[in-house]
Amino acid sequence: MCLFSFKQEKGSDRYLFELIQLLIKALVFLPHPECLFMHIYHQSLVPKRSCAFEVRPSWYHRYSAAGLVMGSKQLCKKTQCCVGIYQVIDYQLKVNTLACNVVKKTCLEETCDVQLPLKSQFISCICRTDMCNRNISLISEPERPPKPRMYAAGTNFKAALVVVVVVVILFVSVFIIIGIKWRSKEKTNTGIQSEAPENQITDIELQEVLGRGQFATVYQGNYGRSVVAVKVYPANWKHRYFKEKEVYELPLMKHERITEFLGTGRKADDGSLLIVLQYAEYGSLHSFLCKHTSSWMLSMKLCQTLSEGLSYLHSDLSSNDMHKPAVAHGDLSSSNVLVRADGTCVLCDFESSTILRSCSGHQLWQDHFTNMQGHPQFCTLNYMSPEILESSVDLRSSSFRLQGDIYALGLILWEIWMRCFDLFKGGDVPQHLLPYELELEANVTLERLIFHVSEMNRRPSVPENWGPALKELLTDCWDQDTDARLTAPCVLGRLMSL
Ligand SMILES: Nc1ncnc2c1ncn2[C@@H]1O[C@H](COP(=O)(O)OP(=O)(O)OP(=O)(O)O)[C@@H](O)[C@H]1O
Repeated sequence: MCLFSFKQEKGSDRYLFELIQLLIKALVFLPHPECLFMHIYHQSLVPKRSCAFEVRPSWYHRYSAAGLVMGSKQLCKKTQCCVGIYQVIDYQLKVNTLACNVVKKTCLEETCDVQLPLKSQFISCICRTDMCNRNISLISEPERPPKPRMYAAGTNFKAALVVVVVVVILFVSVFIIIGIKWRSKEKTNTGIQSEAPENQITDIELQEVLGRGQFATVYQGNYGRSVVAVKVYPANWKHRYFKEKEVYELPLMKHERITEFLGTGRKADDGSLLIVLQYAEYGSLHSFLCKHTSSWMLSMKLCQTLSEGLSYLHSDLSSNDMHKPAVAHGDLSSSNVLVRADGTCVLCDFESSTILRSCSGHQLWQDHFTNMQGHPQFCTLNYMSPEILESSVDLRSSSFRLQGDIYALGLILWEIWMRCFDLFKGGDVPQHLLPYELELEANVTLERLIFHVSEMNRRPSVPENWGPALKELLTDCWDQDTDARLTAPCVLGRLMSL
């Protein structure tokens, strides 16, 4: 358990004093090194950050709330990071937004660097020195400067050197202890040996294809006397397979709103890797909505069971010496929700999920799993939340992942209600469309989504006659401000009260 919360110090030249504080805290936290790690990371040793400020009138309200605006400068309230968003127009970089970062509180890069070649029309950078967002440097990979460490600019050199040496030593020991702790936890809690050789399944019969994803193909199959779904990963996607298997094998993951995991194996002929799952009779929610309209009762059943599933996935629970950490889905969409014969939803496809370990008592999260060797992952384009589209969050950070799931949940609730004939009395129920498909047409691109969702703050349109309760619920799920979004249990509570 973490016992202390360290307050931000606002003085400018107190580094030696803070070093002594840090060492005392290190001693106090020695039994809980993961908490110490998080606190060191979050502790601010620098004065308030100044950032260049230039935003469009429609964005003034959002960004001005992040700090005191003084002409073209902003003194940040809560963050050490400046954000710069630039747009490439006729091969020129034009400023789109310069301000204090509204989402991230800490960041690593000192300067605003963007790597060539540019991959999209909008580029953004987050940096942590005064006015660093005013200039952007386009750099090619080999010239990229070494990553700055934790210490901020403007520091008394001697004190900084001592701090750096001590912090490095602390970090190394903390990492070693964390490594040892987590390894033993993994063994006792999950029993997972992620790269253990798989059993060869020979008595499984694969039949028709149920779905093809980016990495795997899902078949209907027979396993003994049961009809099952079998997710088949080619051997070269084994890291994806292990990722999904790890989530399914977490303690206490068996839940009626999560697709039941029946086992894993390896095909004898070509070595492909198999995950055997409970078969969902209606397939994905997306295909269900394409084929069926539904009554208010059935729509609510779909919405509630989906929210129950997400609420359970996000929960951090312990029971009988077992611990289920919170898990962020990371790719929630109507294709990754399945519908069972009784009209209930179950969650599936945990390849992009993140297992979150918390320091109890604090809202600090840390990725347990090295997510795809540290590469950021992207969820299905239409369901990407504005902060992920804007890259204004560190994709390796975990806290935003839960809020990203809630944004996607709001879009899926909208999809379900758009097929509810009781909500379109006296009119035709529209064809099923993905979120933003109507506004941006079928080929939604990243650039168009950034402009529509992030810049213009637009969301799928909600018919007037739906009434305020539905509209408010959707708005509170897909709010631009991540902190204003509901949690999954709150969404469930609101649905129950409708
Ligand atoms: N248990 C199941 N029962 C019935 N159909 C299923 C089941 N699991 C998956 N499917 C079907 O297969 C499709 C793809 O499944 P899944 O999303 O797990 O694969 P994927 O390769 O991870 O896809 P993605 O590209 O979304 O990552 C689903 O949208 C659904 O139509």
